[in-house]
Amino acid sequence: MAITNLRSPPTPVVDVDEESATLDGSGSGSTAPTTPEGSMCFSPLPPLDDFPVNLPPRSQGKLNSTSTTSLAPVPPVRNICCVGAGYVGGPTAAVIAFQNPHIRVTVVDRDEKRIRRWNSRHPPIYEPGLNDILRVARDGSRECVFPNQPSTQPEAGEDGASDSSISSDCGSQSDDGSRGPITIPARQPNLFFTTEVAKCISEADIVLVAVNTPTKYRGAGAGSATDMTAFEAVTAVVAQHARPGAIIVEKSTVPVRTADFVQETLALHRPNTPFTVLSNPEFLAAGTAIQDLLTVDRILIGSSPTPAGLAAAAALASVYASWVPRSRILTTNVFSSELAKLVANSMLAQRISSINSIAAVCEATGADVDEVARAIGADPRIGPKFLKAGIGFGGSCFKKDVLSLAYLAESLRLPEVADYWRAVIGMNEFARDRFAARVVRCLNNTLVGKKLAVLGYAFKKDTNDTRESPAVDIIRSLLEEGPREVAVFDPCCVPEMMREEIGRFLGAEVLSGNGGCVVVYGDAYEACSGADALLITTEFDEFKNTPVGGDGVEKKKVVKKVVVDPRPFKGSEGPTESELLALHNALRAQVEGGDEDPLGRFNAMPSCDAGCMDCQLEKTTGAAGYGASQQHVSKGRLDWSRIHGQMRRPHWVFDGRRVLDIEVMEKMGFRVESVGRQGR
Ligand SMILES: NC(=O)C1=CN([C@@H]2O[C@H](COP(=O)(O)OP(=O)(O)OC[C@H]3O[C@@H](n4cnc5c(N)ncnc54)[C@H](O)[C@@H]3O)[C@@H](O)[C@H]2O)C=CC1
Ligand SMILES: O=C(O)[C@H]1O[C@H](OP(=O)(O)OP(=O)(O)OC[C@H]2O[C@@H](n3ccc(=O)[nH]c3=O)[C@H](O)[C@@H]2O)[C@H](O)[C@@H](O)[C@@H]1O
Repeated sequence: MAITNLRSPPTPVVDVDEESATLDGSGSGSTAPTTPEGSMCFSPLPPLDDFPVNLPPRSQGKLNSTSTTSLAPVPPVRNICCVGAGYVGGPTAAVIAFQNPHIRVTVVDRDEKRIRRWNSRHPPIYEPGLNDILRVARDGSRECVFPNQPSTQPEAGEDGASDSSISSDCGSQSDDGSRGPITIPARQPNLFFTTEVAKCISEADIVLVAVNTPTKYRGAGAGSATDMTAFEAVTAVVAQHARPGAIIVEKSTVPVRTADFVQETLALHRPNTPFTVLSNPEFLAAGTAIQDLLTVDRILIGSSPTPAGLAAAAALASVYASWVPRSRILTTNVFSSELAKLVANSMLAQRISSINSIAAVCEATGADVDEVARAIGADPRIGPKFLKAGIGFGGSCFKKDVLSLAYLAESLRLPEVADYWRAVIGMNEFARDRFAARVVRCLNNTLVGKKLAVLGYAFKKDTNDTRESPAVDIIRSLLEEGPREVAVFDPCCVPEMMREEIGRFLGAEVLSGNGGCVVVYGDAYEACSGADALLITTEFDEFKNTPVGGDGVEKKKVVKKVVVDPRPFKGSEGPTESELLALHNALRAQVEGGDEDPLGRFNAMPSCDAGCMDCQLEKTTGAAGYGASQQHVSKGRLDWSRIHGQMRRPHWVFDGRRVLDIEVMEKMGFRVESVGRQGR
C-alpha cells in the first residue's frame, strides 16, 4: 500500500502578551509611523528574556509566552515572492519552495539575463546541491516508488542480496507496515523565476527583499555607508503593489533601523493599508549555501512586539518550521535582528584579521601560525573555526558589513568604536600587501621578464563567486612590477568570465590579446608551464599536495564519504523532503559517477534555444562548475611532480592559503614560502 508524503504545516495561532507590545504600555513609544492597527511600532522593546524566543512545535500552534492575553491569527502563507534572484535570493527561495510544496514561491528580478538562466539548465550561480533542489521545486517531480529498507543491508531471510535498484515492483509491505514500499506522489512545480516584479509582489502573502546592498561609492558616506538604492527602489514597488496585510521581510543585510524606513515608505504610499515589516537576515556562506540552508544553525526573525508583528513573525516561522527545528528559530526585536547580522559578519572578519596579524608575527619569529591556531582553537572558549591565516578575507559581504558597522558607529558619534572595526579592514589589506611584497622580495625585487601563475580566482573554494576576491588585488600588485606574464587559473570559474572581470576591474588593456600580459587559462598545467613562481590565492582542495610514491605518481588519499541510507522511514506521514534528499544522496553515493536521479523523480530539465550562449560556452570551454547540469566536478588534485617538471628554477611556490604540506613540496624540489611561517 502506498504511503504519501509532503506534509504541510497547519496554520498556527500566536499568543501575544499585550503588555510587552511597548515598554511604556502606550502602544507606541516612538514617533515612527504605525499602521492603523499598529502593526509596526519602533518603540523600545522588553528584554529578550521576556520576548517569545522559541516557537513551539507545529502541533501546538502557539507561540511560547509567559503571559498570554490576546490572540492574533497567524496569516496563512500560500504565496511568497522573493525580490532579487542573486546568491541569496535564488538558493533561499529554492530551498523554501523545496521544503514547502504547498507554497508558491516566485523569484523576481529586473535582470532578464539572470532570470533566463534560472529558468534554464544554467543557473547563474554555482552551489553544491542546488541542482537537486531546483530539479524538484522548479521542474516538479514524478511519482516514484521505493522499498522502505536500506539498500546496503540484505533483506532478512535473503542471501545477502542487497537491492539498491528502485523500481515500481519493490516488494510487499511488511507486517508492521513500516518496511513496505513507499510511494511519493508527483509534485507540481512551485518555484518560478520571472521579471514581472510588481505583479508577483501584488500576489504575495510574504515578500522577501533580497537585493544587493553594497557599499556606497560616492556621495555622503562613500566608502563606508550602505548603498540602499536597490533596496529603496524595491521598497517603493512593494509599497505601491503589495496586497493589504502583506508581510515585508528584509532578507538583505541592511543598516540598523531600516525597518523604520520601510514602514515610512509603506505609510507614505498607502497610508491606510496594514503591512508588517520583519527582519530575517541570511547567514549562508558561498559554496555551502544549500547545506547551510538545509541544516541551518539558526533562523533569526526580528519583529515588532505588537500582535500583528508577532503574528507575522509566527507566519514566517511556520514557513521555516517545515524543515527547521523550532528551537533554532529565534525571534528578537527588529533592530536587534538587523544589527545582529552586521555584528555576525564583523566578528567573523575580526577573527580572520586577528589570526592574520599573528601570521605576520609568526613570519618574523619562527612560530607557525597553523600551530598557534591549533593551540588556541583547542580552548573551547575560542574554538577552532575561522582561524585559518591567509591573504585575507574576500567576498561580497565581510568588508561592506564591517564598514557599515563602522559607519553606524561614526553616525552615533562613537569614533573609538568605528576605529576598532576599521582596523579589521586595515589588517585585511595588510595581509594581502604583505603577501604580494613577499613574492616580489623573494624574486630579487623584480618581476620583469618573469611569468607568475595565480592559482585561484574565486574568493573562496568551491564557488565561482569572485566578488572582492583577494586574487584581484594580488594580480594588480604583480602587474605594477611589469612581469612578462601573469597566468590565472581557477578550477571553478569559467575562463571567459574571469577575463571579463579582470578587464572590468583592472582595465581591458591588461589582458593578453589587448597588449597586456594577463592570460586566463582553463588548464592548470598550461597556466603553470614555464612559470617562475606559483601563487596559491584560493584554498581549493585541488591545489593541495598529497604524498608522492617512489614511482613519482601522486598517491591520492581516497576518503570515502560515508553517506548513510536513511531508511527505514518511520511514521505514517511518510518521509519529508529532507529525508528524501538524504536518500537521494545516499543512493547516489553508492555508485561513483552514478545515476543523477536514483529515485527516478526528476522531470526533464528546461530545454535551451539553439543559440543558447551558455550551452555554447559549455561546449567550447568544458565549463566545469558552471550550470545546473554541470555541478563543480573536481578536476582532481594537481600533480605537483608534473608541475615541477614544467616550471623554471628554483620552483618558487607562494602558498597564500596554507594548503600545502611544505615538507613534501620541498622534498620534490619546490621552494615554498607560506603565509604565517618564516621564510628563507
Ligand atoms: N552573497 C552572500 O553570500 C550573502 C549575501 N547577503 C546579503 O543578501 C543581499 C543580497 O546579496 P546577493 O544575493 O549576494 O546579491 P546579488 O547581487 O547576487 O543579487 C541581488 C539581485 O537583486 C536584483 N535587483 C536589484 N535591484 C532590483 C530591483 N529594483 N528590482 C528587482 N531586482 C533587483 C539584482 O538584479 C540582483 O540579481 C545583500 O544585502 C547581501 O549583503 C547575506 C548573506 C550571504
Ligand atoms: O553575509 C554574507 O555574505 C556571508 O558572509 C560569510 O560567508 P562567505 O563570505 O560566503 O564565506 P566565508 O566562508 O565566511 O569566507 C569569507 C572569506 O574569509 C576567508 N577565510 C575564512 C575563514 C578563515 O579561517 N580564514 C579565511 O581567510 C575565506 O577564504 C573567504 O575569502 C559568512 O560566513 C556568512 O555567514 C554570511 O552569511
